[in-house]
Order: sequence, then structure tokens, then C-alpha cells
Amino acid sequence: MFSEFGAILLISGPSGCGKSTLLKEVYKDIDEYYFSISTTTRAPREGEQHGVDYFFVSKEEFEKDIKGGNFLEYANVHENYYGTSLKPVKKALEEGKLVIFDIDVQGHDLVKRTDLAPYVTSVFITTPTLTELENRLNSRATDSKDVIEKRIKNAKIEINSVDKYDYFLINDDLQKASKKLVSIANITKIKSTLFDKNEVINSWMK
Ligand SMILES: Nc1nc2c(ncn2[C@@H]2O[C@H](COP(=O)(O)OP(=O)(O)O)[C@@H](O)[C@H]2O)c(=O)[nH]1
Ligand SMILES: Nc1ncnc2c1ncn2[C@@H]1O[C@H](COP(=O)(O)OP(=O)(O)O)[C@@H](O)[C@H]1O
Repeated sequence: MFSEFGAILLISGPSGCGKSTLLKEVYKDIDEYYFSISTTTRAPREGEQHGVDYFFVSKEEFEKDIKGGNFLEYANVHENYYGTSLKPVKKALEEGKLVIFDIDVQGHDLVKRTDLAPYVTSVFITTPTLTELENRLNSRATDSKDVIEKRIKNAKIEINSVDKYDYFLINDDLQKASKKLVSIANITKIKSTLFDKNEVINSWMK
């Protein structure tokens, strides 16, 4: 009867804090969600799949998408382009789904300037310490020493944005952190129904 518009769970956090790992845990416990697969010019890591982890494209293709107005937001992160395609996000929201964004702090700021801002619940995720972040990046062993150094440097900048987020989550014990993220995801879904409030009131006034 009333619109069943979805909601957005936006997560950010320094590279290597465990965002992808946490999300994989969360997916076991939530339903009717849509993970927004970003487009990037970064080269795929071993095991990453085109259309699953990211859409991997050339710089030229990415810039064509920018010109075509295909992105809800895009940013240059660690010297590569990353962007969120608008169309699939809109479709999933119209289907009433919980849309999940794993985007950086610049992307967060840009999304918060769009019409979708009221539907966003944001979570900043990090490790208990910077040393632990370095350990995780090293043990993941997907990036070169230079790339890891760049990511650590950016982590120190990114952490300054933490107050812009609705929730702050330390990914220490994976299971504990994932339970908390599931709770936030469920609350985010409920929050979306609050937007039906005006429709209900208006229908009563007819
Ligand atoms: N602004 C923006 N950032 C993104 C997008 N997709 C991914 N990112 C961010 O880009 C950064 C690097 O991602 P990635 O190369 O996968 O490295 P990882 O964080 O170490 O797994 C992370 O902070 C992501 O949250 C996007 O569509 N837009
Ligand atoms: N809670 C945790 N405790 C210990 N190691 C973790 C935890 N969460 C993730 N990791 C490990 O840290 C590394 C980085 O995790 P990943 O999910 O790739 O981070 P991100 O997506 O934020 O870049 C991976 O090797 C992963 O197995």
C-alpha cells in the first residue's frame, strides 16, 4: 500500500581494517540486501572477480561513465578511480532492499550531498590500533610495500572523518564486530519504514 523504499548502509574504514571480511559474515545473517558493486580502475587482486568484487575498467572507460552521468559518486582513492553506479542502486532501493556501500570517506561526503542522504546510515570501521592495521595489510599479502605504505598514510587522514559517521565500530574480534554490524543493518532497515510516516499521515487527512 505504502511505498517500500529501501535504505542505505554505508561503511567506510581504512584499507585492511576488515570491511570485506566483516560484510561476508554479515551477509549470512541478513536478507533482502544488495551490495553496490563499485567500478574501479584498480587492477584486480588474485581471486577477485569482475562483476562480483568490482567492475574492473580502464581509466578511459571510467571517464566515459563520468561524462555519461552514470555515477552517484566517484573519487580518486589511493591513486585509482572508484565509483558507485546510480542505476542499480536506484533499482534496489525501489525494490525496498537494504543497499550496502563500501566506499571511502570522500564517497561518504558526496553521497551525503545527494537526495539519498536521508536514507543513509553510516558506519566507520577500524582496527583497535594502527599497528594491527599494518599487520593485517601485511598478512593479507595482496599489495606491494609501496601500496601498503600509501594505505597506512591515508588511514591516518581518513580517521579524522570518524565524527561524520553515525556509528564507530572497532573490528577486533570478528564475530563480535559482525554481530554489531548485523544489528546496525537491521536498525537501518527499520529506519527506512519511517519514511512512510508522511504517506500515512497524508492518507488520514484525505
Ligand atoms: N568513493 C568510493 N570509494 C570506494 C568505492 N568502492 C570502494 N571504495 C573505497 O576504496 C578504497 C580501496 O578499496 P580497495 O582497493 O578494494 O582496497 P581495500 O580497502 O584494501 O580492500 C576503500 O576505502 C573502499 O571503501 C566507490 O565506489 N566509491
Ligand atoms: N577481526 C579480524 N581479526 C583479525 N584479522 C582480520 C579481522 N578482520 C579481517 N581480518 C583480516 O585482515 C585482512 C584485511 O581484511 P579485508 O576484509 O580485506 O579488509 P578491507 O576490506 O577493509 O580492506 C584480511 O587478511 C582479513 O582476513
